[in-house]
Amino acid sequence: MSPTADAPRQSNKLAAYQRAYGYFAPDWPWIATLVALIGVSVGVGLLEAWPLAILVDTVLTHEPKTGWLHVYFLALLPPDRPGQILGLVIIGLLLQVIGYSAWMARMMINYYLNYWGTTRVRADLFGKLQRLDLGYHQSRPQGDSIYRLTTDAFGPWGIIDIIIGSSVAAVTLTVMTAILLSRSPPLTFAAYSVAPLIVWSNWRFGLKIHKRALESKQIDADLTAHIQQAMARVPLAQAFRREPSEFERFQQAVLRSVNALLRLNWQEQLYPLARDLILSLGAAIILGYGGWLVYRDQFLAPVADGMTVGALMIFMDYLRKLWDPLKWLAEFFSKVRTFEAAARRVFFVLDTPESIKDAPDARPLPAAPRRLTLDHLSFGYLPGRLVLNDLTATIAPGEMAAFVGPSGTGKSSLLRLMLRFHDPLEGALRLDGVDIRDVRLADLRAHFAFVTQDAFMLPASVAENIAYGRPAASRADIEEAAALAGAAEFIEAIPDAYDAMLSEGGANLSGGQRQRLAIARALLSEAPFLVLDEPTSALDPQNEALLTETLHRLKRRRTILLVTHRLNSVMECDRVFVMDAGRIVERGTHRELLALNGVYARLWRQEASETPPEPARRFAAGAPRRRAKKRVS
Ligand SMILES: Nc1ncnc2c1ncn2[C@@H]1O[C@H](COP(=O)(O)OP(=O)(O)OP(=O)(O)O)[C@@H](O)[C@H]1O
Repeated sequence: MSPTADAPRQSNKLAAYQRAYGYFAPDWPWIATLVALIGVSVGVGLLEAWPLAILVDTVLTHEPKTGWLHVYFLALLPPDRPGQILGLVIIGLLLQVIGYSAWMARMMINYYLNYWGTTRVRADLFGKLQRLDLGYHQSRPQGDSIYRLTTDAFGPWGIIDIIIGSSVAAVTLTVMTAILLSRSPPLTFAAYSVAPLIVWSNWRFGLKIHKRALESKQIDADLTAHIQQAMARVPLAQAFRREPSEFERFQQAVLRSVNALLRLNWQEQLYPLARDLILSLGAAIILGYGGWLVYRDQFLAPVADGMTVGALMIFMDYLRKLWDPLKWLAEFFSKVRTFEAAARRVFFVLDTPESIKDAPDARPLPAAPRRLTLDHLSFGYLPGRLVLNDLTATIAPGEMAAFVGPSGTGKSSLLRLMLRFHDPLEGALRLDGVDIRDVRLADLRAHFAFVTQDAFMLPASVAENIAYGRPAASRADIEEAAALAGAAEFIEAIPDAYDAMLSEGGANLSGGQRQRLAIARALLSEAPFLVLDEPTSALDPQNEALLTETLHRLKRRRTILLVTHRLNSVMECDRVFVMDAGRIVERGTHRELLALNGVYARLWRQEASETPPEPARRFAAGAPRRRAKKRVS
């Protein structure tokens, strides 16, 4: 997903900023405290230079100054000079302590606001990503979502932080400017003589940095996705000796990221360089001009209210402090744009319409055995290419039905429609006559226990993996489900048995073991429909027979929907639907279909001829032997 592709749903700037603030609004008392503390910091900053200036201009001189701040400070001090010196030292120290304390408190509140607000952003984003349909997730790399969750989620706080910082900078700048003007208007105007240059550099670099930041963000997201995919296919690369080309692709992805970062860093370095050069020029002007004013008013042609050394000290200190707010304001656009871009990537996902969700008047439908109907069902992933074409079928509660047929004919897609991972283009799927789109999504999905082809495993214990769909299940129920799925024997043989930890994706199990755990997980669930997509593809003949036997035992207690290439596991099914090119071309029992002598009979003969001889028949007498592995399409 490129950032430009995110553009169509972007709203205006103000709305984006308001939305960003919404995540931090619950913590408004902390925001108010933060602003108050910033006020304290600014005040302390303004007063910091005064003890020294008063020491020079009022205490250590025969002609004390009479300005209101001088008078105010002196009122706090004892009348004798040593006492005044000590008093000024203590005031200076106190100002430092207050300044540092306020700074520390500000930082902690800043972290607090950032982390909690960003947690809210992430919670929203994660929830949304969980609700978005398979179509969304399949249309972009996983790394993209990971990047939005881990990095872009900080965008909203970035915006608020920059706005608070820049507002404070604006206030500070105003107060300082007023004080500087009261000291010496010509010197203050000299300070601002470089302002047009600052505005220009801000405009020039702000745009460039924004562009480069977007580019780099996207390339980084691509890199994350690339690494994730490359790690997933390490065994494939090793098996086909493609490590060098994988490495080459990785290097190219890293190179793209490095180049994009360097382009960004170059602009980021050029910008402060230009800005500091401009401000240094301003400082040089002020230093020369201010020095000359002191020389003129104190030595060349002394005047009572002229520039003093103490005033120049304050001027120089303020001038140094003036740079910071100027920098904040100068960087405002470039920084806020970067955070805005990140926040918009988050908002883009949050605004993505959920195509699969509860209808406004969705009705509850408690999980119970129900009649499943395919009512002239058509579906396709791409426009103009139907994967399922006008399917019509009815499966009664407690029946065991199978969908068989060549690879790529849409069997798995049909199962995905039952759980509403996608919605049909035409026709409907019905439970007891109710269109499943009119049923609450959670209720609908509670009807189905799904065993997918990839038998997904969590990095958790064996027992937790089996109980994923029913976390409160007792150990006895878990063990019973494992026994029914033919998994008990291998589980008990591994150290720690049901408490053994599985590695990521169940990599420390064989494919068949993973499949049996996935079946146990489905069996443990109380869903009235058991939906199995190629459940025996990784099982040995013994476990295949065991599973088939288990399914037959569950018949009548649950409705079983089976997608398989193994025709010997559908022999006892009440109904077998034979699919070809997205259509149901034959239907009936195993015997009826053999008698038809059509597609099913051909597949049956083909399976029998491909099966290597084995000494004994397994579960079903007369069944052809299984093939060693699932057909490769
Ligand atoms: N996410 C997707 N986007 C686009 N096309 C898809 C997608 N998933 C599947 N298809 C296509 O839909 C068709 C049916 O796929 P499906 O997985 O449903 O077939 P199947 O009969 O279950 O195959 P198999 O027996 O090999 O598992 C195939 O042509 C496949 O390429």
